[in-house]
Amino acid sequence: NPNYEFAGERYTLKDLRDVPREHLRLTRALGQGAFGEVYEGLYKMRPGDAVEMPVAVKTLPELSTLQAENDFMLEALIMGKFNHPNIVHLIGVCFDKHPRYIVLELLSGGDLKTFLRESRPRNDRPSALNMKDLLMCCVDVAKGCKYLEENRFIHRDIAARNCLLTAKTPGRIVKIADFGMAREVYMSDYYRKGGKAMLPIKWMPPEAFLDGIFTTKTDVWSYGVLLWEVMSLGYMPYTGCANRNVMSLVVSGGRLEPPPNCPSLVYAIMTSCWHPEPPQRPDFATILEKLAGCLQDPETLATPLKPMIGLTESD
Ligand SMILES: CN1CCN(c2ccc(C(=O)Nc3n[nH]c4c3C=[N+](C(=O)[C@H](O)c3ccccc3)C4)cc2)CC1
Repeated sequence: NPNYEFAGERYTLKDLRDVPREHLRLTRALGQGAFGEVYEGLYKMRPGDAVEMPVAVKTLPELSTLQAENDFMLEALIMGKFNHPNIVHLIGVCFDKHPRYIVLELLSGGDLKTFLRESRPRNDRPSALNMKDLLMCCVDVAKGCKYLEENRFIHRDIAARNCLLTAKTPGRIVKIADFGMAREVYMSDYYRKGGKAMLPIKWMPPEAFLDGIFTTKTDVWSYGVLLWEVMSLGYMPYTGCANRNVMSLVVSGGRLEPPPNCPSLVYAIMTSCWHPEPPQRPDFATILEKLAGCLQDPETLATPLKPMIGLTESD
């Protein structure tokens, strides 16, 4: 079975807490994960307990390939090693028989991209969010990324779709919650799924999609695109542009335009993340310092949110 190294130590499945299946109750489907359904559930921590802890349960369909089994276990191993408030917490696994479960912290607010799209100002309702709310979301993700950077872990798929919120209401915390692409790199290459179709091209820097070079500066570039996603309230980057056109645009120096009303201080962070030379891109500690600067700038905070006009809903 797979083993894996994190922060200089090697881990195998025996290091993960085993959750007895009979202490778990799946209550409702939350959405379709990369493998199978993700459910909300209740977990009785100690048999005698009256209270049950709400959890999220990722399931692996019974009819899965050996590779999918491996991927699933690897994802659990990866998540099991992290311990940070902005990274979804692994509670344990049920791997004794099918269907296999990964039991995770429940985040009830759904994913960041959906949240942003739902929060766009409508004429009947000025936006429920202000600039501070958006910047706080960006700070949360940057803190999670800084932890990964400190542990020399490359995520490879930082994007709003892969982040979850504890709640939609103020006081919400954003967490990095999907490690599917990071898992890829632990798969043996010849199983790598197909060609470019599987790669999040619009979130990748040139050295990644041209030469397959992934470093922590890859995640910095992707984080810059996540900043753009947040400030545009959940639009698809390079709206309407096909992946191959994005690749040639970016290689020739083209970049995303600032979203409407995006404060210049915030756009400056994005463009610094998109420097053509990876070493010239900031690290996440620097990004957090710059975000703190934005949060202390009255002009930035006072910027009203305005949706992009003229784009269809699908963008
Ligand atoms: C009106 N709205 C409708 C949507 N709704 C939701 C929609 C989805 C969720 C949800 O999936 N929550 C999760 N908590 N923990 C994990 C989750 C997913 N996980 C996974 O690992 C998933 O693979 C994953 C990872 C990243 C992003 C999405 C899915 C771990 C919660 C509320 C709130 C109310």
